Amino acid sequence: MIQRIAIIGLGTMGPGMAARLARGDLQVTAYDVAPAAIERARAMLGTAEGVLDALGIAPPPAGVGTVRFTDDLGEAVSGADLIIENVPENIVVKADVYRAIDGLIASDTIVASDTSGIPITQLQAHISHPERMVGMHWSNPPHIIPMIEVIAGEKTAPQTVATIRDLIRSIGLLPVVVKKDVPGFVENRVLYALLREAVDLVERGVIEPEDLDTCVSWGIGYKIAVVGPMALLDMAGLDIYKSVSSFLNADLSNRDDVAPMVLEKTGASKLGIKSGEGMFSYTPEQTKALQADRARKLVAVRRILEGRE
Ligand SMILES: NC(=O)C1=CN([C@@H]2O[C@H](COP(=O)(O)OP(=O)(O)OC[C@H]3O[C@@H](n4cnc5c(N)ncnc54)[C@H](O)[C@@H]3O)[C@@H](O)[C@H]2O)C=CC1
Ligand SMILES: Cc1ncc(C(=O)O)c(C(=O)O)c1O
Repeated sequence: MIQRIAIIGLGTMGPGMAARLARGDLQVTAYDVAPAAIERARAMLGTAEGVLDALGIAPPPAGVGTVRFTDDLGEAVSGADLIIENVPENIVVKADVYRAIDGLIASDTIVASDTSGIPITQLQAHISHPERMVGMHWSNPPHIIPMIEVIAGEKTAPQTVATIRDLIRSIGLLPVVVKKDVPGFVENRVLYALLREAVDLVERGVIEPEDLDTCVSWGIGYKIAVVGPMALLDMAGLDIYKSVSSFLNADLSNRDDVAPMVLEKTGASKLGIKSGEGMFSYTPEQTKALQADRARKLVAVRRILEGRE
C-alpha cells in the first residue's frame, strides 16, 4: 500500500501535485535541487490548498496527509513507497535522477515519471528493477485537473500499473490506462495535434492569437468538456466527418519540426508566463490575477461537470 510519496522536482507541476496527494491522506516529501524552487513551491502549496478548499476536496477528517519540504535527496526518498519524478522533460536530466536515487531506495519502491511524453521504455533503461517504473502523467494544473494517464513501458510489471491506478482512484482522481507506450501517450498526442494547427494558423496570418483562443475555447473547448471527441463524431454524424476530412485532412499542418515562431520566441527567452512574455505579455500583477481567475473558473466548471452545482 502506498502511504509515503517523494516528489522530485518542484517547478510548475510539483507543488500542486503535493497539495493534492496530501488531501488524499498521503505523506509527501518534496525535494528540488534548487533552493529557490523550494521557496517558490512553499508559496504555491498555500495557493493550491486554497483552490482545493474551493473544490470541496477537504483534508481527511483524522488523516495524516502532510507535505514536508527538504533540500536533501536522501532524506526525501528515505522510506518512500512511491517516487514521482517531476524534473525537466529531458531524458539526460531524468536519467541522472534515476541513477542518483537507485542506491537510496528499496528494489520494490515504485518510481513514476510525470513525463509529458518520453516513452517509459526509454526511461526505464536507466534504472535497476525496471519492472517498478511507470508513467504517471498529470495534467496542468495538477491540483485541479482530475485525469492522470498511467503508462507501462515494455518492462513494467502489470502489478505496478495496478498499484498506481488504484492509488489514483483511492484519492478520488481519474486514472486512464494507456495501452501502448507511444510518444506523447494520448493526452499530448491530441493536444499537440491541436497546438500544431493553432500555431500554424497564427504563423500564416490566418487569424490573430486572441481570436484563435476565442474560436477554440468557445467553439471547441467548451463543448469538448461535455462531449468527448468520440462522442462528438456521433453528435456531428460520421457522414459529415467523412465528407469534411476527405478534403480537409490533406490541408492540415503536417510539419514535423518545431514552428519557426516558437523557435524565435524561445531563442529570445520568451517562454510565456514564467518569463513574462510568450504568445502574450504578462506583468507580475496580471499573472497573479490571471491565475486566480483561471483557477476560479476551472473550479466552477469542474463542480458543474461533476454534478455538484
Ligand atoms: N508544465 C506542464 O504543463 C506539464 C509538465 N509535465 C512534465 O512534468 C515534468 C516537470 O515539468 P515542469 O514542472 O513543467 O518543469 P519545471 O521546469 O517547471 O520544473 C522542473 C523542476 O525540476 C528541478 N530539477 C531539475 N533538475 C533536478 C534534479 N536533478 N533533481 C531535483 N530537481 C531538479 C528544477 O529546479 C525545477 O524546479 C516534465 O517532464 C514535464 O514534461 C507534465 C504535465 C504538464
Ligand atoms: C503545452 C503543454 N504541454 C504538455 C502538457 C502536459 O500535459 O504534459 C500540457 C498540460 O496542459 O498539461 C501542456 O499544456
